[in-house]
Amino acid sequence: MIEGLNIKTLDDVNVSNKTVGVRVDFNSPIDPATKKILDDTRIRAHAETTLKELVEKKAKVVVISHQGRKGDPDFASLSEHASILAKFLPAKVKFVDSIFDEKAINEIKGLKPGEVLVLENVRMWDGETKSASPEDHAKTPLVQSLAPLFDVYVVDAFSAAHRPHASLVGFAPVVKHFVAGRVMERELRALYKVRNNPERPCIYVIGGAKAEDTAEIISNVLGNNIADKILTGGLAANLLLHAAGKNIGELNVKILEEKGFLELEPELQKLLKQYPGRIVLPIDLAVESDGKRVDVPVDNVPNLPIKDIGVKTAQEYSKIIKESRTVVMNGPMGIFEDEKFSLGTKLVFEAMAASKAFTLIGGGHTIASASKLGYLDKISHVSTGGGALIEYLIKGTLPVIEVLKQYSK
Ligand SMILES: Nc1ncnc2c1ncn2[C@@H]1O[C@H](COP(=O)(O)OP(=O)(O)OP(=O)(O)O)[C@@H](O)[C@H]1O
Ligand SMILES: O=C(O)[C@H](O)COP(=O)(O)O
Repeated sequence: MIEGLNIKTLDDVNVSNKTVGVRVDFNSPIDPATKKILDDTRIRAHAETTLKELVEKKAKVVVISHQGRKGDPDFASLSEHASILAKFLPAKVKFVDSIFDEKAINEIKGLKPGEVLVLENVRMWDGETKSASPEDHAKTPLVQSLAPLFDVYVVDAFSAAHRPHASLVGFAPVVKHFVAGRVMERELRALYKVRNNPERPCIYVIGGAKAEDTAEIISNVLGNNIADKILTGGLAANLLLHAAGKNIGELNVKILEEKGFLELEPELQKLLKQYPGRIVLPIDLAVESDGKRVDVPVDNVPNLPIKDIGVKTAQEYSKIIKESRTVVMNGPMGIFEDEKFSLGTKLVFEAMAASKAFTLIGGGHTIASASKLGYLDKISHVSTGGGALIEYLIKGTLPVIEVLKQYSK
């Protein structure tokens, strides 16, 4: 049981010799040219925890996941995922190229205790991606065909928990046991603490390239008094600086305009006024000039691309982070992929590693930057969530969490 949320976990059910449906999130980056999986972190995360435990407890395990969306270049079969999974599990792993037809049903019925069957990408069935209530999804052919075969349904896909899709919520009303898996459990324990009862000072660090969520994050996190301060980098910082009336150079304004971020400025101006001193903006920035890094004060930014927070800013952020007790970070401080502009992100990670704080990071690029700069194993909790994590930080819950709370049994 996850305290506070009253959600049942694998500790609350007997899975031995039982047929267990497990909704994981194997959705991974895929090379558009070769169609090969580029990073197997998510597959490994489920394999080494929930799936390994189910195999060891001699469950008959049926794995359900999506990969991409129809029409997108990363929409693909799960056959390669199944082969990768087999490398991480001490079990026979089979794959079937269907989801709930007779072939899939026969494969499920033929499973022996300790064996694993991966079903085809559940989004190959069009009904999967509709957002609906558990009760409505329970009437779909997916749930009607598979639910009678499952003794237990485990939801482990935290990183897809912002999607109230059929395979995520539809089994809840109709199976005997509906519980959270170990990946979901670990995420919920870490996030619940950070969102509801963080040790203070609690600092949020936001950066990266997706400034569309910036206003909503700031207004929720400061409005609900979750964070004491928000440190900013990446495009979010450029946008806030421009909203605050700073001249960041025409070229940088154009980037914000092209992404549609300038529309957020009135809201950001309101927030800057409402929370003085709590939204921390860079005092200097790094621009690229003739292929070199040049640090400039925010009052004197030339018309050159901003690619990182400046060193003085990074030092100031480090000081604040080292004195904090909780740090949540989403989005690198600069274009870390280029070594010259990875310094801001590196100094932030260094301070997180040196602090006594509980540190949490999430987002594909944020994790990639921590890994590239050598700090991944120094972070207290690395979330598997991208969109799900951001929505959780904003709202404090997710559709699938609500269904788990309601139907945990
Ligand atoms: N000043 C900047 N200008 C342009 N791009 C930037 C800047 N600072 C950081 N970035 C880019 O932001 C990207 C990461 O941001 P993003 O918001 O996608 O992070 P994330 O949430 O961790 O990733 P994901 O979307 O994969 O979950 C990096 O590729 C980095 O180069
Ligand atoms: O990677 C993710 O964020 C999840 O797997 C959800 O995928 P989606 O955004 O395609 O629904």
